[in-house]
Amino acid sequence: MTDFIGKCGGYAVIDGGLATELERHGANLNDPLWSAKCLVTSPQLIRRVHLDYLEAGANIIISSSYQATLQGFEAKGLSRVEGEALLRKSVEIACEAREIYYSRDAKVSSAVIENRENLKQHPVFVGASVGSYGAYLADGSEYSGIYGDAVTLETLKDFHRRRVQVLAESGADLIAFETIPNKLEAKAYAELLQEEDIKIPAWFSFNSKDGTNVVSGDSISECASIADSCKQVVAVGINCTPPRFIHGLIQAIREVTAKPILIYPNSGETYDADRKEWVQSTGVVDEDFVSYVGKWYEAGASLIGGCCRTTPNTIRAISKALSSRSSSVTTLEF
Ligand code: MET
Ligand SMILES: [Zn+2]
Repeated sequence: MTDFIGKCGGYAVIDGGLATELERHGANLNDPLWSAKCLVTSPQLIRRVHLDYLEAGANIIISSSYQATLQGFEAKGLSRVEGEALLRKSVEIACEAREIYYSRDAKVSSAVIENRENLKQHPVFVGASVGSYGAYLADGSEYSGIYGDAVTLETLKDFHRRRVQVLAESGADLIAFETIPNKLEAKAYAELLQEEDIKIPAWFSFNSKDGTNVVSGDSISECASIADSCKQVVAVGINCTPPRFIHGLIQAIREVTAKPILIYPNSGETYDADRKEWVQSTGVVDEDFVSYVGKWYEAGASLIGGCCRTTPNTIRAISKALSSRSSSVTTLEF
């Protein structure tokens, strides 16, 4: 990951919200599979949204498998084989978007050499998303992190095992464990990566609703330490959390790990899990979001993007803010 970040110019831009962007384009995601529903109903729309994020400056695009689980597909009457094929498809769609992006780039540039340079400046990784067990429950419990005593470390490992194996062999560059709500699930992922000898790297991304702990109340330091001790984990951070909480969380994570820190906050709006909708007017507009970016970078985050309700415009603004920042730093150094 450090190498990739270096190739990107010292920081890498992560994409923005996928599910909420699919909705903005008219997809109805009111379904236990959420964005993964589009794997069946509108794969072209997923590809288009990935492409929009690449055009906006993203170096890392995250697949539509957040809520795609074999158990969820089975509940819809799909077989194990069909479910595994859909998991792979989520990564294939993202890889296709990357191909299209590169070929468009190649067309714009007539000189081959110049084009090679462009590609070097815009490396792209595809992350295979793994949402938490709470996301599969589709009852908002990835925002409470409370699974109850019946859910043990083994339950979580068994729940995630096959999906992680399939995604690890799907052609993705890394596994993006997203919106991890508690310590138990982080531990389950770390043990799975080791037990299954997963060959591609992973990142662990937690969510918080108070800026001190992850949503379950477990301390961010303990959660980030689990990520730090797992050798396959190449970056650790926070997603789907209001921007105002991010700075303190970066500082807490920095104290327990030297691994790259990733952050992709949501727009700051609140999600009403009962009504299954976002409460507008509680969030920050793109300009405000971007005013935070330099501070997050200075605090130690080197992978920065957006989560729910952020759009390609947010990512364009982040990308611009970071590039003007690094060019002004370069000027100062000269
Ligand atoms: C609830 S967080 C969702 C993360 C996922 N990568 C998405 O943007 O759809
Ligand atoms: Zn989100």
